[in-house]
Amino acid sequence: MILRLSDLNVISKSVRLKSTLTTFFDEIGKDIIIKSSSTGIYENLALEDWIHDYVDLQNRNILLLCRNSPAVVIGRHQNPWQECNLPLMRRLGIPLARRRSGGGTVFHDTGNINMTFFTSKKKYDRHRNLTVVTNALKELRPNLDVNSTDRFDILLNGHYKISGTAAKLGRTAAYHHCTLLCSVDRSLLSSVLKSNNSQVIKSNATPSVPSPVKNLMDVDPSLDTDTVMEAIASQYKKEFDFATPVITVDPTHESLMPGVHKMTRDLLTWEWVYGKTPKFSVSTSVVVDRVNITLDMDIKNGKVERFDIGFPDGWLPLEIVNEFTSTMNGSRFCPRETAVLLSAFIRTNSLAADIAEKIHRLCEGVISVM
Ligand SMILES: Nc1ncnc2c1ncn2[C@@H]1O[C@H](COP(=O)(O)OC(=O)CCCC[C@@H]2CCSS2)[C@@H](O)[C@H]1O
Repeated sequence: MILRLSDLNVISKSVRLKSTLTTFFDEIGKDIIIKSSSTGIYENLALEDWIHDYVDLQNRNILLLCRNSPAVVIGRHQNPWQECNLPLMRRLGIPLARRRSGGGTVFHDTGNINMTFFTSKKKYDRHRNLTVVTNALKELRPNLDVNSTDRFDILLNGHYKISGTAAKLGRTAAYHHCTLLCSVDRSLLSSVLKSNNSQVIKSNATPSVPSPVKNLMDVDPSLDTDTVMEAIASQYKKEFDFATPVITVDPTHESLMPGVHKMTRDLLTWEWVYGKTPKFSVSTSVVVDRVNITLDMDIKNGKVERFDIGFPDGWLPLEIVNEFTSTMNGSRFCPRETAVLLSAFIRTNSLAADIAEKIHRLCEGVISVM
C-alpha cells in the first residue's frame, strides 16, 4: 500500500493541524521509507537536504527512494568541465547537478534507482545498507551474482558496476546514498561522461573512477525498476524490523517542508553547480591562419581569474590584447557569457574586420573548452 501525503487528513487530524513532514513522521513511526513523486534531479536532491537538515535522525532510520529524468550528477568537489561532455549535455538538454556529498560523477535516468539511507552519525553503516540491496536482489533472483566491494560499489558477475556510493556526514546525522542500474541508456551514459577536455585542464578536483557498467535488466529482463524498488523496500523493512507502508512525498510541497523551495533554488544556481569547482587551469591553443596561438587561463569559483594569450609579435595590437584580456577577466567560464562579451567587445571597440576575425577565432578556442 502507498500512503500519499494528500491523504494526511484521513490519517490524523493533529497531523493536518501541525502539518509538516517532521510531525507527520512522529505520528507514523520511528523507521520510514519514502518514495519521491518527482523525477526532477534538483527537487530530489533538495528533498534529501531537507530531511538531513530538518528531521531528527537520532533515533530513526529513513530510506528515500527516487528516480530521475536524464541528468548528470557530480560530486561536491569535482570539476564538471573535466568530468562530462557539457556541450553534448547542453545540446540534449540534460541537466548537470552538483550534490552535497563527495565522490565521482554518475548518470541518471528513470532506469536508475537512487537510494538514500539516513541515520544518526553513530549508526551510519554503508556495508549494512548495501547488504539490504544485495539481499533484496538475491531474494528476487537467488542466482544473481551481486556483491559489494571495498569501495562500496556493487558489482554484477564480479566485474560490472551496477551501483555507486557517496555519503555526507553531518555533525550528528548522516546519509549514504547510492545508485542502482536497472535499465539506463548505457550509450548515453558513456557519451555524457566523456569529457572533451581532460587533456587541457589541470586541477586537484576529485576525479571519478570509471568502471564498466551493466544494467540488471541486461542479465534478467524481469528486473525492472518497480520490481527492484519494491524488493529493496521489503528488505529494508525486514532489516530494520518495521511494517509501515511506503510514503509517497512530493518534494515541491513547500508547506509540508518549509524551506524546500529555497533548497531547490540553491541547487540550481550557477554559483553552486559551476562556481563551487575547485580552482583549475586551462592551457589550450588555436591555429589561426596557420599561426599557433596559445591560451592560458586560471579559473577560480568558475570565473576567469587570469587570461593570457601567447602569439607572435605583431599578430594583434597590444592595446587590443590588453583590452580583451581585461574583458575576459572576472567573466564566468561559460559559452553564453563569453559569446555576449565577444560581441560587445567587437561592437564597442569598432574593430577592423581582420582584428575582429582574430578575436572571434580566439573566443571559439576558449568556448570549445567550456
Ligand atoms: N548511475 C550509475 N550507477 C553506477 N555506476 C555509474 C552510474 N553512472 C555512471 N557510473 C559509473 O561509475 C563511474 C563513477 O564512479 P565513482 O566511484 O567515481 O563515483 C560514483 O560511483 C558516485 C556515486 C554517487 C551516487 C549518488 C547517489 C544519489 S545522487 S549520485 C562512472 O565513470 C561510470 O563508469
